[in-house]
Amino acid sequence: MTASDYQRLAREVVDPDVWDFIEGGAESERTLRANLAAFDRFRLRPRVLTDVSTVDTAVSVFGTRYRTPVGVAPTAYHRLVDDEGEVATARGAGAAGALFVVSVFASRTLEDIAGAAGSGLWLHLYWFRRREVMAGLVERAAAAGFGALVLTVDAPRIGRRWRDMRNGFAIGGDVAAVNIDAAVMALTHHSDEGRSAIAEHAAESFDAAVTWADLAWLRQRTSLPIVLKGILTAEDAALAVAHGVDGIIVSNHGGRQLDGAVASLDALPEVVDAAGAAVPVLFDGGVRRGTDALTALALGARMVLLGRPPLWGLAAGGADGVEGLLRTTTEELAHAMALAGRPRLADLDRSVVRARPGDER
Ligand SMILES: Cc1cc2nc3c(=O)[nH]c(=O)nc-3n(C[C@H](O)[C@H](O)[C@H](O)COP(=O)(O)O)c2cc1C
Ligand SMILES: CC(C)CC(=O)C(=O)O
Repeated sequence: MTASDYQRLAREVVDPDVWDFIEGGAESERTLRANLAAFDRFRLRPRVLTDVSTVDTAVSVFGTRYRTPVGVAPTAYHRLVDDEGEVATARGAGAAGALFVVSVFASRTLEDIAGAAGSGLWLHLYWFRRREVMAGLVERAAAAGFGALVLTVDAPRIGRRWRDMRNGFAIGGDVAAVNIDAAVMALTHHSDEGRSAIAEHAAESFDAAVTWADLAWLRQRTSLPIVLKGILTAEDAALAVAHGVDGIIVSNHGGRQLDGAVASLDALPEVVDAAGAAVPVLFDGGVRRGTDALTALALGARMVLLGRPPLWGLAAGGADGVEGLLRTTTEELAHAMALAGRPRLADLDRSVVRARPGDER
């Protein structure tokens, strides 16, 4: 019935180290908790007598129409929780009419995922030291019909995720980031207590020297829209627009990077104000129910993406679980829109929300 039901079912079937990898955040997980708590500091202002006999959740981004503004954020290695991995996620997202942002660390090939997709796919990238790896992925994404590139910019290093470090977390079994040269990925399989293998791998392979000026390199290589993921400030939103990016995702990586970073929802208004109408602003971090989605959309997000919940759906029920999770969240959103007296996404603006009494700033 709810995302928390999928979470409970998933926990029963997922290996404990993998569960910690999915659920965990950086260090003391302050930002992870803040992402969830932020929604509770807003209250909704319902309007009445507005004809809500039809509620429409359809939305267009970069010329593609989606049946729902609730999409799937990029998350690595879906085969850790389901044999079919991202192919099942693509089928589930397609059945729900939702955007699926595929992680560069997907455990199925881009071509297999594209073959299973029934709705739009975007490809997420990290900035690798080996630019030929990036160039190759950009070309393959375009050839496979991906609709945009999402460059994640909040991870020059991987956050200190204590759970993964204590577990000596490594990518096990036959799960692998199959879209990247196996030699580049070898470190991710090496388990060592006190260290996270994925963090060690990132330290080796991510380029921490990239700056705004380097975006031109990517721009030259693709005509696909470029979206920056991991923007939390008005300053960076303005720089993103000035550097010609096509979209922004407000995100703190689900509390997995800088512990103590601002809750994603609290960063949304200033980013929307700075980006103006120039580019679509998407949002992720802590969305667990339709009313959360409504709040973020009211604060200016064009779409909201879910990170952990689709993995719960996938673990609990494969493609059907992903579809069920996305449909449930979308139905909850439609329900909330009706009860709030705003039956179209275009009706959602800041008048829908107010600070919870006592929390006014
Ligand atoms: C298991 C897991 C793997 C993730 N992998 C990636 C990734 O490969 N690239 C990326 O940009 N973000 C990654 N993220 C972050 C998500 O895209 C997203 O920002 C975050 O999970 C949103 O918060 P939520 O989980 O509260 O919905 C990952 C998150 C999780 C939980
Ligand atoms: C393999 C990881 C680097 C993927 C990621 O971004 C994450 O776990 O948050």
